[in-house]
Amino acid sequence: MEGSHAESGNFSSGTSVIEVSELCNRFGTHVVHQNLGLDLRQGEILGIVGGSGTGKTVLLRSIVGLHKPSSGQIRVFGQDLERLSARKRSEIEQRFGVLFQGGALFTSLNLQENIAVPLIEHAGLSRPEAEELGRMKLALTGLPPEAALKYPSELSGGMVKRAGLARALALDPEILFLDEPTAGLDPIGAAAFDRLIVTLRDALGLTVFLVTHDLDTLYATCDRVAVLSQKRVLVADTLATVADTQDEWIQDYFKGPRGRAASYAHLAQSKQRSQE
Ligand SMILES: Nc1ncnc2c1ncn2[C@@H]1O[C@H](COP(=O)(O)OP(=O)(O)OP(=O)(O)O)[C@@H](O)[C@H]1O
Repeated sequence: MEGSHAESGNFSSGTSVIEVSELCNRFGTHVVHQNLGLDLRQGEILGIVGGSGTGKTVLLRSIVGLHKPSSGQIRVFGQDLERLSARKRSEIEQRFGVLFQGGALFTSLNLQENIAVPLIEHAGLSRPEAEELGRMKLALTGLPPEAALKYPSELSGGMVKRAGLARALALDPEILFLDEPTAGLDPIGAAAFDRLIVTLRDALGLTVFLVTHDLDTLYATCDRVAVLSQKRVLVADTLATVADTQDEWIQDYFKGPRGRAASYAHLAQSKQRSQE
């Protein structure tokens, strides 16, 4: 199989910025994670895949501090989140940018106001400064200047995603968490968004934790892929290695019709790039 984006030369330095070990999450008697281990390496784009309900979003929420795990350890930038004071934890969480499914924008605020909110709250900027910076973040995600004064209801799905991304980038995060960023986008919009993620990672030196079902996104963006199955991370490696792992879900996912189509499309694009 043709290699992933990793083999184009954009790979991480190897230092772990997040280390999850023996993570357990249960809701009543429903065990979602049991002794889950995973690391996120500086500079990489790590894709998180798995069947519906395997706990991808719960894992993301556990790391960013929106869900308290039942047990286990999460170290971020070498620090155990559980042992930190609320103030230190909040400092670390400000080094995260999160794009939730649906964009999670305030519907009553226009885009520049939406992005100004975290800048006023956490960076202490005045409203005009925050809105000015908001317009710059919107431009960074490829939105035209006139989008700044639009309300979320006036935007296409792709523009909402870009605006959500601009807000996630408001505080210049080091780690970007994306929960199904291309869900609901048409294939052209999704491909453009994939390119944007890679461009931003390269330009801003971000590390990206990317939950997705989208095989094309995996091929276009990810250095490594982690598969959630059987309540844990079954394998976390390059796409080529993961796709060859002997596991029923993995084989259905990567070698089924959609997986093969994504792989062939990636192969064709790689060939075209090498001829240019
Ligand atoms: N607050 C909660 N209370 C009870 N159960 C929950 C809660 N949050 C998540 N769950 C359950 O945990 C499991 C994992 O949910 P999660 O949303 O992380 O799955 P996922 O892998 O992201 O799924 P999908 O791919 O469908 O988005 C699901 O069975 C879900 O119902």
